[in-house]
Order: sequence, then structure tokens, then C-alpha cells
Amino acid sequence: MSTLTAHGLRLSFGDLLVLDGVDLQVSAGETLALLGPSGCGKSTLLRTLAGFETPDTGALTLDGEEVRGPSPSRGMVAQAGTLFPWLSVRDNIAFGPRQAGASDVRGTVADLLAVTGLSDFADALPRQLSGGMRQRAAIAQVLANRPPVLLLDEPFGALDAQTRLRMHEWLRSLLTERPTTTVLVTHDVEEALLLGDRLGLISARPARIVSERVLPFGAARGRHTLGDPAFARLRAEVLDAVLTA
Ligand SMILES: Nc1ncnc2c1ncn2[C@@H]1O[C@H](COP(=O)(O)OP(=O)(O)OP(=O)(O)O)[C@@H](O)[C@H]1O
Repeated sequence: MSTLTAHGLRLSFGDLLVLDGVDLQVSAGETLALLGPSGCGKSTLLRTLAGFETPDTGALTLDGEEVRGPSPSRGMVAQAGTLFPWLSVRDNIAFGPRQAGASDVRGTVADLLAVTGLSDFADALPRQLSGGMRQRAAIAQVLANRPPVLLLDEPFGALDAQTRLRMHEWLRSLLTERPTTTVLVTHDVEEALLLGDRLGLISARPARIVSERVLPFGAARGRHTLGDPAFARLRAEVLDAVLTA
């Protein structure tokens, strides 16, 4: 587990300013949910945290050490998942550790198949899985590298509402079992409130973090939290803030 800090990240694509001085800090084991309107620069911010984009100015540190460029220390799950279509679930999960030179990956793979509920589908190809299973496999593939930081870019955006809620509960219990410093970007208010320990609101492009708050719903949050009047109040308040951002 590590602390990830970004200071003054600014990034343009040509004349288009996308990140306008983003500051954030995610403590060890904490999940920071970043919520922002479509097109505000969420994916660009996450890709910058992953090292796939180089900011024009600003710095990124992991436990106080400056980091540049992509590295297994910051595992990213993209919107559409990142599974190799020609590899089985087992080989997709084993891919990273094998690349890193691990000789025996069976224990790691068996463990991740179990925690993601995919043991019976170890030999299936990604196209033989449901959407939710594919995203669980994509998360397992990244976790196999034991990244101190997990970066999630709307990982459940393509799923139907019920599956998404199941996946939220699954991810919460996974992160409780294996605390990992996590940044999740989403435009889904419910997802941000259920998954985040802390919530950051991103402005319309160019992206800045305009407010932050600690979320009060406790470690055991899940579908029962949706009926909590405090949840409904905060959802309405946050939705209003996003719509007027
Ligand atoms: N590689 C690129 N080259 C040029 N422009 C880009 C590039 N990547 C993103 N952009 C632009 O940057 C802006 C922010 O895009 P980004 O994908 O980060 O937004 P987003 O908040 O993740 O959007 P959504 O919620 O719709 O996925 C958009 O205007 C997009 O066109």
C-alpha cells in the first residue's frame, strides 16, 4: 500500500487544455472516487496518474518518490477492460507476473480466480464470459501484479444496473479484504458514493478538483446503503453539484 500524490497536474492536447492544475492525495489503502461530467478529462487524469500521459507541468509522487511513465506500481483497468482476447482467463491473469519473470504463478492465479469467483471459468476465453465476469477478470489481471495503486476508469460503466450494483459490492469486499490505494473515476454518482472512502468533484473541462469530502457510509456499505436517507440526501446534493459544475 502506498500514498499517491499529484501536485498541479496540467495537460493540454494541442490547444485543448484538459487538466488545469489537479491536486490530489490518496492515502494508503484508501479509495478516492472522482466524479465529473462526461468529457471533463477523467480518463485523461487517470491515464496521467498511470503514466500513459505526461503532464506539461506538475508532479506525481508515490510514497514521496517522484514517478514518471507507466509502471506495474500503478495498475489501471480501462473502461472496456484490457484482457487479451486470445488468452484464457487463467493466462490473462498470469500474464503480468510471467512478464515480470515469475516462475510459478499457479498460487497467485488460483487465489485471484477464487476471489473474483472465476475458478470455474479459468479456461474460458474473454468472449465466453458475461460483461461482469470480464470486468472481474480484468481487475484480477491487474491485481496479479500486486500494484500498490489501483486505477479504475469507469470499470463497470458498460454493465446493467443490477450487475453494476453486484460488482460494487464485490469490489468493496475485495478492497476490504486486500486494502489497496485506489482511484476510481466515474460519472455515476451512486457508484462514487458507494465505492469511495472520499469523494472528489471534478469541474467541467478543463478538469480541476473543485471539492472533496470524506464519505460517511462505513466499510460495510452496499445495497442496504441505498435505502439510507443520508445516502439519498447526499446523492441529490452531489448530483446537483455535478450538474452545475
Ligand atoms: N489523445 C488525445 N488527443 C487529443 N484530445 C484528446 C485525447 N484524449 C482525450 N482528448 C480530449 O480531452 C477531453 C477529455 O477527454 P477524456 O476522455 O479525458 O474525458 P472523460 O471525462 O473521461 O470523458 P467520458 O466521461 O465521456 O469518458 C476531450 O475533449 C477529448 O476529446
